[in-house]
Amino acid sequence: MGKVVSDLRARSAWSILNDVEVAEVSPPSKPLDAELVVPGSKSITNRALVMAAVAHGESELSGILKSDDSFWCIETLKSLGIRVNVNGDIAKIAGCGGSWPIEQAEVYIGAAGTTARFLPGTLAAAKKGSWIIQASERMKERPMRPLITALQELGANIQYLENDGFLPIRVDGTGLDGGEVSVSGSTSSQFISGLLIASALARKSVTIRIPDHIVQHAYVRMTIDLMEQFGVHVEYDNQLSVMQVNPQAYQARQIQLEADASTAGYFFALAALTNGRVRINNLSYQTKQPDIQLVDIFERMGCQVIRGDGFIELKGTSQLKGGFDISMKELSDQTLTLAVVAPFADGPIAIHDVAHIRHHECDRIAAITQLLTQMGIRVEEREDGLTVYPGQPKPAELFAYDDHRVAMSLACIGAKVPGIRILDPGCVSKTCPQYFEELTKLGIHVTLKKKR
Ligand SMILES: O=C(O)C1=C[C@@H](OP(=O)(O)O)[C@@H](O)[C@H](O)C1
Ligand SMILES: C=C(OP(=O)(O)O)C(=O)O
Repeated sequence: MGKVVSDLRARSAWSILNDVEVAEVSPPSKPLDAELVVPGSKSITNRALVMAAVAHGESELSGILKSDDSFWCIETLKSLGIRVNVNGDIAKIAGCGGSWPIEQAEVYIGAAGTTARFLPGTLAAAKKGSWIIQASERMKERPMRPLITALQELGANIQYLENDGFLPIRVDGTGLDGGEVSVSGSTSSQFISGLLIASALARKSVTIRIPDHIVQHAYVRMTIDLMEQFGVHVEYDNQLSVMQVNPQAYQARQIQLEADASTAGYFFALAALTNGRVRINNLSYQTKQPDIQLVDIFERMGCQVIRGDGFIELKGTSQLKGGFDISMKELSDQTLTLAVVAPFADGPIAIHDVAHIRHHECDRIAAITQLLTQMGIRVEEREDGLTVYPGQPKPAELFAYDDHRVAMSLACIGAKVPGIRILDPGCVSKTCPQYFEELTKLGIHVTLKKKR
């Protein structure tokens, strides 16, 4: 992995800790015993924003996530002429029906993989306009080619402006013809979601074939679900190996968005680690978000889980059980959460099938291997994952790699080990700007030291 420098331009007006150099996290005085609500789902927020933007009529989305990813998505839509009004966590979006009001613009999407993969097809599908999509330094290194090639095969007019296969790109709105495309799902499920969203806007029916496997199927199902909510029907087989979308219009809707199961994962980890209790009062086990399955893993490790009606509660245990191999392919955003809990288990935990997370906000396999090793934990890194051995992490000063999930995971170790110092903790704002405030409310000791 090349040297990572935090890209502060990608932080937004909804980011709050950018003047903080280091967050020191230390264990609570007593085990956690808390009930809380978590903010809206990033994945659902950005899907709903994009679909509402191309819909006919005014949509109202309640419970949106307010973080960098959604901020830049909203700013992008505004730069394209979409009226978006945000009041608290409610967003009203005046949809353009697929004809973007501002026909020439350069937009900046920040570091969001969702916007990067969901927007280009909706622009290419427009009958006129020419737009440039700019992104954060890291997003410019994350793969785009499978999506762009598939869109080009459907008739899209898209050019790479710097490096082939990567953002920034220019998209000319000349419409999508439709037809049949094959796209790999092995690097990112977001390519398929982006294709699906755009397919409804094509002139003719689109058939999408997946020749290999999809990492994180659930996100494609989530896309299909939300398209259905906006009135667009998708045909698909059980394995999601063939999907078909006929030309259809998105219709404005009023939607209550779900809370973010990925964010909830850190709070479950905190309960698991401190032998405490955490109840999330605005999430249900029935969600389609795959990261909810982290509670199943913690249950297997000896925690108790209550899957309630509209809530989920997790109680820790005095000794977490390890000694297993696990595929995290379908909930890979929680790889880091499991990796930071693993040292406290009674046997090694081998995580498999997550090679694709090397293309996320940082090379997450390399990053967590480096960080756990720095804390004195034995880790074996493999191309598709890592094995973490039991051990007592040593206090350390740790760089979060400008990755919200690295920072949030490292803080979980701080709930067990005094003096975990996280450099540039502000990166949590990609999905959870209030994360450290929430930790304080739970009784975890957090000291923020400002930059000089
Ligand atoms: O579609 C989505 O909302 C997401 C899909 C997943 O990405 P990949 O399929 O690229 O791994 C996931 O990791 C990301 O946090 C959100
Ligand atoms: C991979 C992630 O984000 P993105 O939506 O940018 O792909 C993530 O949130 O862990």
